[in-house]
Amino acid sequence: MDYADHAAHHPQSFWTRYVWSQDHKVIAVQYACIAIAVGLVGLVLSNLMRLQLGFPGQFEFINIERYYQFVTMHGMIMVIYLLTALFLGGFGNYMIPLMVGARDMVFPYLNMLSFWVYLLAVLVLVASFFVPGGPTGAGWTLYPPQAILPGTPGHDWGIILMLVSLLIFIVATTMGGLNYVTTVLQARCEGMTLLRLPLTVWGIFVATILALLAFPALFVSGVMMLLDRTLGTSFFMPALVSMGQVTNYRGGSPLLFQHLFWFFGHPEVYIVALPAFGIVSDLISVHARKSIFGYRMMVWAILAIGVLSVVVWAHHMFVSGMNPYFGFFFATTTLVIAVPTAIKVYNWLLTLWRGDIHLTVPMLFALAFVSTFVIGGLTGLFLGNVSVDIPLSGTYFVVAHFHMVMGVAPLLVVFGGIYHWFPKVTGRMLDDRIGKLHFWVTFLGTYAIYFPMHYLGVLGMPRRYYNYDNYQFIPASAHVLNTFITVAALIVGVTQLLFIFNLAWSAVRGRRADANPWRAASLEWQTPTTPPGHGNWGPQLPVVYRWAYAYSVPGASQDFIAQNAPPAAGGFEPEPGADEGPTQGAPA
Ligand code: HEM
Ligand code: HEM
Ligand SMILES: [Cu+2]
Repeated sequence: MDYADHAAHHPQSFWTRYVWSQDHKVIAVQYACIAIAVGLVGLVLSNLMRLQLGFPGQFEFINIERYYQFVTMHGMIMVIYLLTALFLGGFGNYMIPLMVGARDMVFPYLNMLSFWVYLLAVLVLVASFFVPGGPTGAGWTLYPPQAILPGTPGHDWGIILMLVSLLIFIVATTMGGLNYVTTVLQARCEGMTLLRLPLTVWGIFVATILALLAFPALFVSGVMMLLDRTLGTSFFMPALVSMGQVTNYRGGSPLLFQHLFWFFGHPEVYIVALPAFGIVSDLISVHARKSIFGYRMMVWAILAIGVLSVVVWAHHMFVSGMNPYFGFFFATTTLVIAVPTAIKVYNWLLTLWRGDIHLTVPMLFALAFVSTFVIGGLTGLFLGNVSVDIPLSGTYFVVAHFHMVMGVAPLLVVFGGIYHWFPKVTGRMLDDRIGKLHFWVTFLGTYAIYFPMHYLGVLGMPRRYYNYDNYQFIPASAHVLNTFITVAALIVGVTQLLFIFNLAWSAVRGRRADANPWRAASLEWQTPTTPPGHGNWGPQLPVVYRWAYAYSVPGASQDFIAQNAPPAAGGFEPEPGADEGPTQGAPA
């Protein structure tokens, strides 16, 4: 399709341009705004839980039922509706066409539908706060039989809306995902080989494939649980007595649900982590003015992690009474993932090594990611060993592990990515001083919140408890720590409002940005206008001559060479097998 066709393919009134838009950039911003809005709900819920844990009983409206509803909604919102939607629908939508040199996604109409269906999923989810009985309190893992039995908060309407919302979300993700995969495979501009794609695209690409493979497991288990709940089938329900009543269920398997859930749930954590890996690689390379160390190894590591992540799910079920040989198998596969993951960490460090490190706000967030991710990954290694996991499972050690590695770390990348690409999206810079304040409070606050949680976990403090008074094995010092954690969490929570303010204020009043303020080499910064217009590239699609990491090339006139600069500028990717030193590049 040529440029004229593209610009003319649908009329450009206010409504079609900003609301029913088929432009990937507008859809990305729509996705991001909704994800951030619902993420704020998740944040408020977390602070409410912390209020109860830090000051037990002092806030009467946080009763036991509500506490469980908060835990559940917080977990689900953060994992699915914030992080998954933001990385794929937000970053994926914005970056893929610009980074691969395409005018738009391959199926723009489907892309638009994906956003509106996602919005519907969010509305159904939020609606569950307002139905009789409130949202479900089953925990984000939604384990049956308790998820649908009386006694669990929200067992009447809440669980139904939760399942329906998840099903709708999966439809939206599938529509988006087909687009992202097809666009990466089919719409790359001339010269953009797969091994010239920025790692951001690789991360999002593999994460999307994982999503397309893993979400169906959640979809079918959601449908089956919905049938169990509404029609009285017994897919997951054994014969049991509930509240003194013999139920009509018989013969179903709760363990089957656990397998299906984690067959989705574990890849899900990498659906969030892989885009973060990709983005952070690019941030580090740009802000350290160095080519990424071991590009090919990084791509292989992303692929290897993607493949391995579908054969480790039962490490979440070590305490479910499985055959010890299975435990052995899943412990082994789980620990093997540490190898490609560690390769990535080493390569980030080697990229930084002797780089010209600019401590810009995006770079600070990227470095913070490496730090929190390493800490969270290390505790994962403990949990991956069956014999260590059994006493720690179900304690705050696990809560600390997954908040470090999946809560905080990817969120830091989200922040870094937004500070980095905001000028591309809006043509204005985010305020630097607010950014630094936001960074330091969030980063240090993270450690203040989660470090003590590891210790509480080792003490044996169980997760998903409303109250820890009157347990003899929990010493008084734990209560002091809980109060401390709560205060830190409140401070971090409030600080996020600074970030929201920065987004809103800078979008209107921020300093005007150059077209390429970070002097980055990748294609998204080389558009003829900033922010890019409809169709991205003007009349002529770009032609790519080199990889996205031509920084500090000796003899070059600038310290970066854009991917689409004419071949005479040099800075080509290293030959396969060549030593990928920092200054490698073919002679001009
Ligand atoms: C080498 C790396 C890792 C290992 C060995 C590992 C291992 C484990 C194990 C064994 C558990 C189960 C603990 C239990 O419930 O008893 C667990 C929980 C969890 N992990 Fe990891 N993990 C690793 C990395 C990650 C990463 C990168 C993420 C996300 C980005 C992640 C997210 C989670 C989540 C969300 C849970 C808890 C889910 C829940 O029960 O609510 N983990 N991890
Ligand atoms: C300031 C930030 C945050 C705070 C203070 C916080 C706090 C909490 C608390 C207190 C719990 C419940 C512990 C329990 O009773 O078992 C929890 C659970 C959880 N959080 Fe967070 N959280 C934060 C951010 C995040 C983020 C960004 C994620 C994204 C992945 C996340 C994912 C989860 C999950 C999956 C659960 C488990 C829910 C369940 O057990 O069903 N949290 N969080
Ligand atoms: Cu896992």
